[in-house]
Amino acid sequence: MSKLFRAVIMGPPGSGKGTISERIAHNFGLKHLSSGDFVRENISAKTEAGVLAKTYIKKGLLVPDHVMTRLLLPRLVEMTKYSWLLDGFPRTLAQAEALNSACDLDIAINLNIPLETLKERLRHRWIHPASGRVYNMCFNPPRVQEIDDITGEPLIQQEDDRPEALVARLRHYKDVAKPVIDFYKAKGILYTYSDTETDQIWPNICTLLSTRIPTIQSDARCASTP
Ligand SMILES: Nc1ccn([C@H]2C[C@H](O)[C@@H](COP(=O)(O)OP(=O)(O)OP(=O)(O)O)O2)c(=O)n1
Ligand SMILES: Nc1nc2c(ncn2[C@@H]2O[C@H](COP(=O)(O)OP(=O)(O)O)[C@@H](O)[C@H]2O)c(=O)[nH]1
Repeated sequence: MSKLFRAVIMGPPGSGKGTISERIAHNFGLKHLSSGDFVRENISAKTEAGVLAKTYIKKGLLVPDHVMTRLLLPRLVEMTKYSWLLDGFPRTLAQAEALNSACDLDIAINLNIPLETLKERLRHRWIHPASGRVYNMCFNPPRVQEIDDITGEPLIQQEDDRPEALVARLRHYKDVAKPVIDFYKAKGILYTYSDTETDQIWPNICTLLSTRIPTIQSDARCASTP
């Protein structure tokens, strides 16, 4: 069996974690594990961790480390046979340390996108709340305006994607992410990408992964479209 591959993807809200994760999952056959989706599933299923998580998210707060870790690490245990990419976790140093004691990561992708670009993207971000599917009215619009392509259900815009909310979210992100970035830098597995366009970043990530995941043929994979 080929070696399993484990990666995390980090970046501020709107940096393209979800978009790039989907492309990586599609092109390299990794499982895309979205911590936000896990949180939402636990909230819907009313698990103990989900009920607790909801009390924080309702107030616009991050879920405390011990709750996030309790929610997430068991899911990784279920994934021992698969290669995966974790999106949205770790957000704090404590989460990075918990993850580090559970498994060895191959790479940490860090997206570094200018504030103005983030604001602009999130202004146009529309979400299908039930599935977490993400659209952008300029970059990847739905076929019918404000309607999910797959289910035909309405799309929504999130309160905290408003530009006023973003500045506070971003400040908070920078504070908590810095030690995580330093942690992965010290381990020698950090890969930072800075640009205003996902389509510019994507070929570089694709090239990196092509050298690190040799079992899958690369060929035409690094084109911009998934
Ligand atoms: N490590 C994590 C991951 C998630 N959450 C919580 C807070 C988020 O509000 C919610 C949903 O997570 P998402 O990653 O889907 O959502 P965001 O909107 O925060 O992230 P982004 O805008 O970066 O996609 O789960 C958390 O507290 N800690
Ligand atoms: N204009 C533009 N929008 C993008 C680009 N990349 C991603 N998006 C959109 O920007 C928003 C944020 O991307 P998303 O992947 O949700 O970022 P995340 O918050 O880091 O997971 C979404 O609406 C995406 O469709 C890009 O290169 N240009």
